[in-house]
Amino acid sequence: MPAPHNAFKTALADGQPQIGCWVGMANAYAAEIAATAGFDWLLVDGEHAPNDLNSILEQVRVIEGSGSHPVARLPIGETWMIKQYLDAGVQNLLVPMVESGDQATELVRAVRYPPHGVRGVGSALARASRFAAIPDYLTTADEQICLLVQVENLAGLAALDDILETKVDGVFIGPSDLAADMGHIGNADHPDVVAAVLDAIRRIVAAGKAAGILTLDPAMQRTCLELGATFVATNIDVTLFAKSLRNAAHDGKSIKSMVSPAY
Ligand SMILES: O=C(O)C(=O)C[C@H](O)[C@@H](O)CO
Repeated sequence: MPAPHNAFKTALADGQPQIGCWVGMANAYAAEIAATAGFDWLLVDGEHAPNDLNSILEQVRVIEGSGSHPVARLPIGETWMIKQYLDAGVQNLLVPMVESGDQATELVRAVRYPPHGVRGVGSALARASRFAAIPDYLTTADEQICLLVQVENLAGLAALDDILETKVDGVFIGPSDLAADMGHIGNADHPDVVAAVLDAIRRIVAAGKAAGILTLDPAMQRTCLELGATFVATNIDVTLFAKSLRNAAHDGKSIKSMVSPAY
């Protein structure tokens, strides 16, 4: 019995667009609610949300049981951390702040067992192998891991061709951090940032890799999909929740202001 089939990786390899959502509530109950929404993938954010490996794992578990594919973002691309995420059963990794071909190559080695990589062997006690219930996990796991790296600053853009020559499965362009590094912090819509993002998307697609982005702008979402991006996140749970509550509070207070007090 081989390692669990990674349908998300297959969809990206087949060029099937996948619409996703950022999940940053750092809570399995909230992740389970997100998993009922119908997104193709859900990004459990270990970089900017208050998550640790245990909370990431709990959210991945509840998402796995839904029609959405879980993708976990690490705080940073460290080999030891990647080993823990993979042993916990995470199959889709997003690694932030990748700035060179060498860094990408090391990340590829981190998600593969020897002789093709350096992933430590701990499948005997790993959820990934279903606690050794999958007898040939060690020889089938590599193929089912999807490694997505983030290019989100000028150094990463300069090294994009080198990164695309490695065996990463896809490259995600981070507009917020790229805007900041380009001198337009908080303004991912700046024309220079948009141009750099779209050029990178074109280059990623031309290299035969999956291209991804998070953008809340429907026009940008459409443009990226038209350019061939295949993992496009269109919203953020925290943003949706916060805005909904603020609107509800405003609406409630508006009603209050229209009512003369009875006492
Ligand atoms: O740089 C970006 O944009 C991303 O990597 C996404 C952000 O980290 C996400 O938190 C939304 O701002």
